[in-house]
This record gives sequence, C-alpha cells and structure tokens, in this order.
Amino acid sequence: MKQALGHFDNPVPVYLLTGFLGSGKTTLLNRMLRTDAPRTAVMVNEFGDVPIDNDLFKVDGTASDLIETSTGCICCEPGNDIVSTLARLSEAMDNGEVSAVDRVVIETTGLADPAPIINQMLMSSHHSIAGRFFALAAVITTLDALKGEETVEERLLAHKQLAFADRVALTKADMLHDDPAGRREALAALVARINPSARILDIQDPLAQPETLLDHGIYAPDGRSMDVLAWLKDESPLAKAFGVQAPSQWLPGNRHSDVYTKSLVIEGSVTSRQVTTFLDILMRAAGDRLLRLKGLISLADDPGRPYLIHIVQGIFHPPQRLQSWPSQDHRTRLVVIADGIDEKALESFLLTLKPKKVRRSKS
Ligand SMILES: Nc1nc2c(ncn2[C@@H]2O[C@H](COP(=O)(O)OP(=O)(O)OP(=O)(O)O)[C@@H](O)[C@H]2O)c(=O)[nH]1
Repeated sequence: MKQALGHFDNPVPVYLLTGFLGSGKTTLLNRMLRTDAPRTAVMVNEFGDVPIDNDLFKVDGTASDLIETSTGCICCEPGNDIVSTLARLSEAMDNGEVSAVDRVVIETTGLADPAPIINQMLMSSHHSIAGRFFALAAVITTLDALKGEETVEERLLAHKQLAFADRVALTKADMLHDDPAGRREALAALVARINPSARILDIQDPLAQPETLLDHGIYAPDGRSMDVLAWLKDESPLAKAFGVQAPSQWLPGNRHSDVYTKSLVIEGSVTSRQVTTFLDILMRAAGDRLLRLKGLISLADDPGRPYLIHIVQGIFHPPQRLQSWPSQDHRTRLVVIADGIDEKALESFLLTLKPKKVRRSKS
C-alpha cells in the first residue's frame, strides 16, 4: 500500500537543528526521539571521515529512521544535498521502503552555516519534491551556556546559527557554577541583541519539552534582522552566479583554513591509564584550540563496554562507560576538530595511542 505523503497543502514539517560544535544537538535530538514521539526522519551529517555520530543516536527502539547525509567539506558545503535527500526520503516513502513520517529533523554539523540550507528549503520550487511535500517549519539552535557567549562573539558562524533561530535551546546551564544567574542573564542579553524574536528555552526546564521546541509553523525570514536577510540574499543563485562572495565565516583571528578534522581508528584495546595520559597531554597542549573531540574507546579491562568521551572547546565533559557497543563496529574511534594546531604534530600525537599488546604466556 502506498504511504500517505505530505502534500502541498499539508507538507511534512522539517526542523533544522543547528548550533556550534559540541553545544548539545545530538543530546537534545535523542531527547526528542522518545519512543512515544511522532515518527521522525532524522538526517545527520557524519562528522569527519570516521563514523561515530550515527552510533550516538538512539534511533533503535523508537519509531524513527536515521538518514545519513554527506556534505563534503565540513566548513564550506553544508547544505548541498539536503534537498536531494528529502527527495530520496519521499521516494522511499512512496514505494513503501520507509513508512510515512510525521516530521523531519535535520541535525547540521557544528560547523555548518545554516544560510545555504535555509535558502535551499525556502527556494525549493513547488515543482520539486522538497518544495511540494516538505516545508521548513523552524530553526532550533543549541546555545552552550559554558562557551556560547564567547563563541558567538568570536565566530561569525556561531553568530549566524543564533541569528537564524526561532528557538534557542540553552544547554549545559546545569554546569554553570560561577554566578549562574549572572551568566544566564548575559546569555539572554546576547540572544536579545542578536535575535530578539527568538524564544529561549533552557533544556533543563521541565517546560522545554520536545513538543515546545518543535511546534509546527512555517519558517519565515520576514521581520528578522537585516543581517539575516542579507545572508539569505548572498545565497541566492543570482548572487552566486555574479560571484558575490559570502563573508568569511570566521572573524579576524579565526581563519577558516586553520580549522581541520583528524580521525584515528584503532583495532584492539587500550588501557585507561593510556587514555588518561593521552588526553591529559592533548588538553594541556591544545587548550581551547581543541574545538571538539569525540571518541568511542575500547578499554582493555572490559572491551565489551566502550568508553565515550567528549571534549568541547577544551572542556572535558563527564565520560560515560556504556553498557555495550552501540553498533557492530567495536573499533576505537576518535574524531578531532582542531583550530590552529600544527597539523603534522597533532597527527603524530594521535598515533601515539596504540593498542595494548596482549602478553602470551609461554606454553
Ligand atoms: N551537563 C550537561 N551536558 C550536556 C548538555 N547537553 C549536552 N551535554 C554534553 O555535551 C557533550 C556534547 O554533546 P553533543 O550532544 O554530542 O553535542 P553536539 O552539538 O551534537 O556535538 P557536535 O555534533 O560535535 O557538534 C556531551 O558530553 C553531552 O553529554 C546539558 O544540557 N547538560
């Protein structure tokens, strides 16, 4: 039987979930995918060339589907295949490979500029599948209470992610120890200055339920700041055809070319002492130039229970010992996004994490 698709009059709402590196997008998305949530197609951009992100989604056991999109350069080509992925989703629903979904959530990478994605969705013609059956409903931006303020002030990219938002999901406010009330006020003032129409919801607040974040409307750029309108205009095909250059995503001192990704994959297990020393040296040497590190590590004491680590702009978040591997891939995997760290030095350092040799007793 054919699945009911969204329709021109009643399109499937598409939510864009954006926010800077490590600001809590995946954590929030997992909360949105509770078992009783509406059926959701989730589109994620894989982070670096080593798959970790997909393993961190708890799509299994919910009524949702995970659809991977690939984007090319993490910094430059964030929106390229969103529209064609929506077309593929629509086809898969149409021929019954995927059951009909109630909504689509697109999680961008933390380094994605939302402007081209939003522009593509808004510009999709009613003759295209994306334009006929799907509509951009809202942009939700995660704002990290620990690092958000300085990131938005220093990086145009983070500024844009905030400026385009309908809703700002304030994350990690539970980790504020120094003058939490003052920091919250400063964050509210930042949002009010850059995007006065956005609604801020603290994800710790019981009222910040997925339904409140994802209430259905249609995204409208009208009434937004002049900057937002200009950024969308810069993305128009005409502007591109005439070679209008989008402004650099990085404010002075943060040149785009200094940001890169490195990955490490290891067969075999390492000891927790090795990992502690490795991370200690890395964090001391790199500080907040270590924009992001995430890893699933096979520890020698119990290789069946991987160790999940997150570092965000130099802050080590409480690691987790998982009960089991999230997928069939049991290799240790690390992905690092660095800003201005010597690339060769980082590459050589990553290779110092080697599997522990298993001693064989002589027979
Ligand atoms: N205490 C606390 N930790 C949080 C919160 N939100 C996210 N985290 C932690 O922050 C780290 C990064 O969270 P992710 O959800 O992976 O962030 P992300 O934005 O998806 O990361 P990228 O995809 O790398 O950009 C993890 O260690 C999370 O557990 C929060 O509200 N409170």
